[in-house]
Amino acid sequence: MTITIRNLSKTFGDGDSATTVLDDVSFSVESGEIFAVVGPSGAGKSTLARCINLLERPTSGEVIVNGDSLTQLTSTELRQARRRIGTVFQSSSLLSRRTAAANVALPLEYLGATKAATKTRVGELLERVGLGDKAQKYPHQLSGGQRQRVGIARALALKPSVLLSDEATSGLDRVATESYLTLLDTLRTDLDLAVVFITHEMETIVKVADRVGRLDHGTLREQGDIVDIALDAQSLLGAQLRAPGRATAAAADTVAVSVTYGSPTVPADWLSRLGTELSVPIALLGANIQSIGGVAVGEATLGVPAGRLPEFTRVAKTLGLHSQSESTRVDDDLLAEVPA
Ligand SMILES: Nc1ncnc2c1ncn2[C@@H]1O[C@H](COP(=O)(O)OP(=O)(O)OP(=O)(O)O)[C@@H](O)[C@H]1O
Repeated sequence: MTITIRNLSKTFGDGDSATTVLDDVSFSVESGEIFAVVGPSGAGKSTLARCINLLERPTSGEVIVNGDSLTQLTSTELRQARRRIGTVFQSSSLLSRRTAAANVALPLEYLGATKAATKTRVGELLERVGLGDKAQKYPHQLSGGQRQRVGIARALALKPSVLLSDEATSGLDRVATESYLTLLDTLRTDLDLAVVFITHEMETIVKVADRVGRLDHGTLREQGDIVDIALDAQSLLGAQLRAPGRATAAAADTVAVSVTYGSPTVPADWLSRLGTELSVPIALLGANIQSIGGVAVGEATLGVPAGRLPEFTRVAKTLGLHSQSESTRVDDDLLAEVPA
């Protein structure tokens, strides 16, 4: 276990003006693993990030890295211990008057590393993030994606065991986001990093996260393996991960039915199998099928002839699909009443 957040709470102010922004948040991230914390604006993500890297003192609870509780340390000890957590901030916050190399060198300079050692290490780090040729460029001469890569190099300068990515892809375009995520994925394996990936962008977590937690008004409401959550028809976070968009309307004599992948073994040709087995035309009204952790997950909205709904539900279940019509709930509970 590399980082454990245990019963972490944060309240700003006191008395009548007290606001609890984080309430009893707990999770752990192993080395080599990416844990995503996702939540809407105001959920407490920035506060959580600042409590994890101890820029902010939690009101209660612990941040434990490699078995040591950082929240128990004195300010002097904390300065040392903070090195174990590298942070990539939103839009990187590089110093504009320093070159890429000088920005990456900053933590090493604070540490009192020699000039020669700093130069070697900075060279290695910029190579590692694919910016070996940009060492002498200033932030304004780099793209947003390149600045974030400099941010990663700087976060890794002191060889942390935990990397905290705080809304690091906000404001990046699709290509830059993709390359940031690919780099993160490579680095966590190569450097055996425990990664805490904080974001409001659902589409980024499906690409890199192993496990995910949903932060809602300061509380971590659900957390677990991303594939398990994406396959869970009852999970709110699962529904957000599968988000199919707005479906087209069902024809007059059909019922709109939402089907959700509920098993890792749903066959790719399930739609044609359903049509063949029931000998009825099934309309596809909307769908989002994607690969999460190598498993096909998703939701689709289908138009099913009204009288065939119970049969449809039974066959869908044999294929690993949960189904639910717009007006009636026809998943597992009701299925018990459908004759096989
Ligand atoms: N220093 C503070 N004093 C009082 N309240 C605060 C303080 N910092 C944050 N908050 C409140 O805590 C809540 C969560 O804020 P936070 O910035 O952590 O959320 P967030 O999920 O990161 O949102 P966003 O994505 O919009 O930044 C907000 O209601 C905010 O007003």
